[in-house]
Amino acid sequence: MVLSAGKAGQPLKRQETSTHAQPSNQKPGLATRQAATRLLGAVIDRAISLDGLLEPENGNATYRALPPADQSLVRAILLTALRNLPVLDAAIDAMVDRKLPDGARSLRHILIVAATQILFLDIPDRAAVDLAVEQTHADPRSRRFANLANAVLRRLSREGQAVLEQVKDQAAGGPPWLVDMLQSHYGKEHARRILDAHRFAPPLDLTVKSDAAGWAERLGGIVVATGSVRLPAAHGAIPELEGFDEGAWWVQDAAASIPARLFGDIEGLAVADLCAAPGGKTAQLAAGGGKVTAFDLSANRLRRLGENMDRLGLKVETIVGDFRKTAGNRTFDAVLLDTPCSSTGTIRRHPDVPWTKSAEDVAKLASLQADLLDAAIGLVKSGGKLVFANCSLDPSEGETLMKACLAKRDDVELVAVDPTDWPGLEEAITKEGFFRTTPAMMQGDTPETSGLDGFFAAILRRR
Ligand SMILES: C[S@@+](CC[C@H](N)C(=O)[O-])C[C@H]1O[C@@H](n2cnc3c(N)ncnc32)[C@H](O)[C@@H]1O
Repeated sequence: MVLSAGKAGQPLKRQETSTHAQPSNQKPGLATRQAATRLLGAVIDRAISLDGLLEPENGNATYRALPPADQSLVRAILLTALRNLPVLDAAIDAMVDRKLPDGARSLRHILIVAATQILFLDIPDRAAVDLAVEQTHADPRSRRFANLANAVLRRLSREGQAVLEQVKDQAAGGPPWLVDMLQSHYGKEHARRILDAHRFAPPLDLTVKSDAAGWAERLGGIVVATGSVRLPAAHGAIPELEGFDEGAWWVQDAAASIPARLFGDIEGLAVADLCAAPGGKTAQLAAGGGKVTAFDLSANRLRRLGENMDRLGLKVETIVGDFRKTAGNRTFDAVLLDTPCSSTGTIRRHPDVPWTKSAEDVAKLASLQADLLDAAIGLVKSGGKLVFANCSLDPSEGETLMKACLAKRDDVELVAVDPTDWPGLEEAITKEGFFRTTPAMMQGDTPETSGLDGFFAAILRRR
């Protein structure tokens, strides 16, 4: 099986070369579509995270039972479907005279999986239609809609490009909690560009230990404004790229590389990375010469951090547990607090987030972050710096929270980020001196080489 550029500009295309054994009484490819449909329903209707469902060891059993090539197809269908859900829903609605009945959730998921293949993936339409109809027959909740499914999908196959044109205004959409938040904080136009960026797989960004220009040339990439090396979204397997084995670089979105850089020179300083795993920022801090202590609640994630540091040849101290308890009375010259968050800045790579998170989740996370920030300030030496960061686009996890902290505490002051230190990223520095990136910034020639994750970061100095 091969995945490459697809129908409607999406970077996924499958040539049907896989010959995996199927039960003799089942159409080839049916189990794959059934798994994709089931997992799509789990994300949309039950808010279950896609990463969890696709997890190799503990993920969904139906998915794990598939051969690797079919797992890749399920993953491609789901990522593409979730990135384009507003358009797919609108395209399906445009094919029916009356709205699909509310009780037909299962049918809708079957139609979305098929429409994804027809409109965005290079899979023969006929196979997509036949398998979807077969699925409706096999599913007691959808069986009575088999003729409807057949008619809708055949028409979509005939009129696909015209339908896409007709519903293209829906492309920059999403669930109301997300769209409302983006529009009210960023304004309609910037929100539309963020939502539009969410439709595309992000490029692969690498943070290099040194010689970014040399590595960009060797790997066929470019150096972007953060100093990261950027490769297009369609790249080879990461461990096979030159420099991986020797630990010359690590994968890290350009925006995620900003917080650790905000400390400036940390050579020889005592540095705490309080929410460290899997360690992208820990690696930057250690490579910059800091004496780093990496804290993390999760022993598993901290183990991964250890493996990452081993590959990169970097040494850090690791401490498992809640840093609010494990740090004791220690203090540090530099403290990085990269908090757990709603991850709304990473929707390009986690397109399930709009459907698995809610405004209530954001509020709970913002409250946890405020608590973590209060505790983290206590670990900074007088005159030392704290960088607070996370990958949320929601101001309640960033700007609002930081302003409330500054208003409440007189033992810290804001160190405003200086836009002249960040050529090419001036638009990401707010009037207050916070860093605020969104996927609509740092535009390149194509969507697949553009954007960066949504991140908030601010620097505080302890008085
Ligand atoms: C956003 S991730 C950190 C990503 C990491 N900084 C990086 O760049 O690779 C948040 C991490 O915080 C950890 N965490 C959450 N609450 C924590 C706490 N109270 N103490 C220590 N770690 C915590 C989670 O286990 C998770 O690994």
